Amino acid sequence: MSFDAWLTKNPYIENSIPTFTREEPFSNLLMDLQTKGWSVQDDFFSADFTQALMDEVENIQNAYMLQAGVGRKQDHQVVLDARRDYIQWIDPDKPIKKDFLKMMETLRVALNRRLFLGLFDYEAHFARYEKGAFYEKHIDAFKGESNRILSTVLYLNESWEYGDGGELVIYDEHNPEIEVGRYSPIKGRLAIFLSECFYHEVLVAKKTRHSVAGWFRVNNTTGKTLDPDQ
Ligand SMILES: O=C(O)CCC(=O)C(=O)O
Ligand SMILES: [Fe+2]
Repeated sequence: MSFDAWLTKNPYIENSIPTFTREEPFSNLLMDLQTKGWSVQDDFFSADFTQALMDEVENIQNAYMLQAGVGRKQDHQVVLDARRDYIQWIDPDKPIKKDFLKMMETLRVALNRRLFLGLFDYEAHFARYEKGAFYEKHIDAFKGESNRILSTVLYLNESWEYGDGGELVIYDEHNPEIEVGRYSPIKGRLAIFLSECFYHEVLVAKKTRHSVAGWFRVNNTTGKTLDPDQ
């Protein structure tokens, strides 16, 4: 199925908000992933769709979010020196969240067809960086230790000026001292990169910054041991 076909079909959109606008960002994304392992695309989703996600996250109070930690379930710690964002995992309990997960599911299938990545599922959370928050240089997955394959970050911020900080900085795959890209978290921008390969960081935000961070994963379930999620 071509991208156009699933774009026009949109069989399961609960909000009836058109989700994708054009094919170009998708082909660029594929090309980038094939050639360099990361990609940043603007207007990947329609403006209305992105706005609906923003409306959702903006209305969650900090008290209903988690202070994000470092590490997974067993060794989950809130390390405030490393990161200072609030998160809320996305469950399909509201139409816009359901639609987001379904669109990412569609993207998962398309990526598997085109790039043979064997992606099994997707997990994602809203993130809020209040003024002064950051996420120090890190990698989302260590080789062989995690099932996270492809990281995604969708930015939701309407007006983000130069000087507002909060940029995503991506470092070179082979030399993590070298910066290869720096991107403001502007509405509709989607960053995708191979989770095991790219160190990245979020510079100090000078005002509240919203995003949806997510991970396409492979299934590492063996025998009776269920792979832990989130
Ligand atoms: O928000 C971003 O730009 C990146 C967030 C991030 O690196 C993460 O949540 O692991
Ligand atoms: Fe990250």
